[in-house]
Amino acid sequence: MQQLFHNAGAEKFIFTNKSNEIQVKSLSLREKISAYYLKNMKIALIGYGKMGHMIEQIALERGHEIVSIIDIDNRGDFASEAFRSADVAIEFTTPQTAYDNYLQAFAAGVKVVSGSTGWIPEHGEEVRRLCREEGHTLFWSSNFSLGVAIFGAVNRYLARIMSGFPAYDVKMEEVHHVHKLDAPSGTAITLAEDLIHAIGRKDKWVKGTFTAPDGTVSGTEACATNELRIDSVRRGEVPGIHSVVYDSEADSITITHDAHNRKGFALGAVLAAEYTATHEGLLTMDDLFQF
Ligand SMILES: NC(=O)C1=CN([C@@H]2O[C@H](COP(=O)(O)OP(=O)(O)OC[C@H]3O[C@@H](n4cnc5c(N)ncnc54)[C@H](OP(=O)(O)O)[C@@H]3O)[C@@H](O)[C@H]2O)C=CC1
Ligand SMILES: O=C(O)C1=N[C@H](C(=O)O)C[C@H](O)C1
Repeated sequence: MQQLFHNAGAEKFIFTNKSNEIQVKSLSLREKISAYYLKNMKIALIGYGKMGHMIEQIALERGHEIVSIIDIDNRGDFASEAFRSADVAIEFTTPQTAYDNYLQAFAAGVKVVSGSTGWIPEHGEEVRRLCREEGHTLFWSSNFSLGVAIFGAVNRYLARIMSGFPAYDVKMEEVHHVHKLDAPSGTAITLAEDLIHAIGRKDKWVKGTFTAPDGTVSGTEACATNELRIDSVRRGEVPGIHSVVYDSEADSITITHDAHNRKGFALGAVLAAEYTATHEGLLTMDDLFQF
């Protein structure tokens, strides 16, 4: 359960929560981000693919130093002096490799920020235990972008309203590039869990249809009334589109977040690293942005 990572009561900045309404404090987002800007941090990268490269660029622009880059070919470097000197390691690899990377970084005494998706069903409980009982630090989010943090708040707010209108059924769709290994996306699962929490008539999410890069559709549109269906589409180089659709006989209401590129994910991950350098335990986007 990704809800497992929600962390109530942590220190907040940027947004505040009053009477379930979204409120932005008077200080501008730029000023608040600057307030958390730690200069000259030593960052290790674990995974040097699409996200690893984008994070490197943004970390350097923000004045940090990349002290170690671990990819699939040099995993022995977890024991190196350079890796151990990192204030934080930023991990973006695969659903299969993320957990082992956390263990290796923890063993080296390095805090981790990770955006890898798809590993929680198998290892979520143990990772929570390692952070809560053994003093390790992991900041994890299925999506590091500010836009998705805002979208998540709108999703929760809309779900509370729609809870009172059973004439509307609800389903979700996520669209991603053809290289993506997991479906549904981690972001879709987080949005679905939030929605289920707020709306009485749905109690679990299920995989719906899967549209492959060649247009072949598998899976099913059929689901029980208590199930929230998530359809997945793999197409071209789409960075990530998430939609929540409420549909009645009379009309439909759709909310969509459409990432134009990976910059928002990468900036959020570097901000999370700046935060993580001075904080401990299991950290989430709720620690950066609160609505
Ligand atoms: N939370 C968020 O905001 C976001 C999360 N993601 C998630 O991040 C993950 C990575 O995404 P992305 O960068 O696009 O994927 P890529 O496939 O582009 O990059 C993954 C990299 O990890 C490397 N790798 C594979 N196994 C290991 C290992 N055991 N140790 C170290 N490196 C390894 C791969 O090497 P090789 O290519 O040689 O196999 C590759 O270079 C995915 O799970 C994705 O869902 C993505 C975007 C945003
Ligand atoms: O694999 C990706 O690319 C992405 N993965 C994350 C997810 O699974 O939600 C975040 C973003 O949508 C891009």
